[in-house]
Amino acid sequence: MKPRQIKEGIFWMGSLDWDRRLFDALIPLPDGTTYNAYLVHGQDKTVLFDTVDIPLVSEILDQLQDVEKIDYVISHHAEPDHSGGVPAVLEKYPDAKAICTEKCKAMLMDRFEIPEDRFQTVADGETLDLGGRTLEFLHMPWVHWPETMVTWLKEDGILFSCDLFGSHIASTDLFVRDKARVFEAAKRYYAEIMMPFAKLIARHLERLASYDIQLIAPSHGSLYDEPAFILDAYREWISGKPHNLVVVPYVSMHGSTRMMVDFLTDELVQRDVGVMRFDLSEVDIGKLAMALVDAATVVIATPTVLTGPHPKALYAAALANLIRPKAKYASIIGSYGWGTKVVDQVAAALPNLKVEILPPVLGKGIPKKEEKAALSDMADQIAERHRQL
Ligand SMILES: Cc1cc2nc3c(=O)[nH]c(=O)nc-3n(C[C@H](O)[C@H](O)[C@H](O)COP(=O)(O)O)c2cc1C
Repeated sequence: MKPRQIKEGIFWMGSLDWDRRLFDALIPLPDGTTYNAYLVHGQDKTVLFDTVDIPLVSEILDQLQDVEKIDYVISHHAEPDHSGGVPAVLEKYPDAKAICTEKCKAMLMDRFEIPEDRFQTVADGETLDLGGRTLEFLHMPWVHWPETMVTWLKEDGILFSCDLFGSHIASTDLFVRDKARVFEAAKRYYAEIMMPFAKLIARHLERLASYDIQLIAPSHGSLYDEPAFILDAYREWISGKPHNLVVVPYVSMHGSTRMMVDFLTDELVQRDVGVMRFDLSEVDIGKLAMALVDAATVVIATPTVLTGPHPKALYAAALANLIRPKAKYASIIGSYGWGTKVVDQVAAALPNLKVEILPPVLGKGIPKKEEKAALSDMADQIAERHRQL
């Protein structure tokens, strides 16, 4: 794709990766993704913000064909989906410097063996005059690695936000137009990438509140020319109270655990509690992660396999533990045959969750009177707690 003008002297570059279906060998990409780079001309200096992923570097080199001089390539984040083209850009422009944080420099040297003299590191709050355009570098660790920064372009009111506010979506909309679609993609991105660092991001958002942002230009997905759309969404995802919602990741080999899930679902619905269920045998983990942004309670449902939980249930527990949702309550239900250590093993997989564990319900074979009574009791307890949210 050819460069696209955002405004006088400022261009989108980068790649649309329409067919990519997996990120980090883990995260499903139902809508592909983009790697956004940006070219900004000042009267004196020209800068390139970030590049593209390694397999697509030739695209950005094509886009730079007619650009005679680049003074700086700004590397907000060392992850190769943005920094993949930095070595090639430095090679094409032998006088250019890579601007980044100290930590990012070390990571880029480790990953790409870029010589140290090609770097110019910047402190938090440091500025760079391009001639009529001023950049301010804002260190924002953990959005999404410890070395990450964003850049504020003062005169134009543009925040180059790197992964912050990103969305994995390959779209020809330069600016967000289909808000419903972008909301879903940005929430999925938040859930998978940003939620583990929600508390730190809340502080970054406070800092950004003093900037009069006109446009947010992230490294993935369309640009936000109505920044309030994504800023408000982030505030809600981070600080909004948990919803009256139970997320039930479940797996069942022969149907017994599933019968428990069905029964519990009914009991919760009768008490006006929302339920989202995810069959872990064929789950889109992005959808599960999105549900975890909002849920007040997580109930993991698993049969016993070789004394412990089914490996897919353990995987869901590990995932929930990694992304640190704001859920306040959790429990475990499931069926077994003769003996089980499911509860201890699932609970041990959730150390990051600051949750009250409600009494688990395990039963032999299909759920009978006793297990059904216990599941009704669980629904009572959840409904009561959700009323206090
Ligand atoms: C591979 C395999 C291993 C199992 N290991 C255990 C076990 O260690 N302890 C136990 O109590 N039941 C064990 N079971 C029995 C199941 O937990 C039991 O049949 C349960 O009701 C299955 O639930 P489901 O119908 O939801 O799949 C095992 C079953 C299978 C297929």
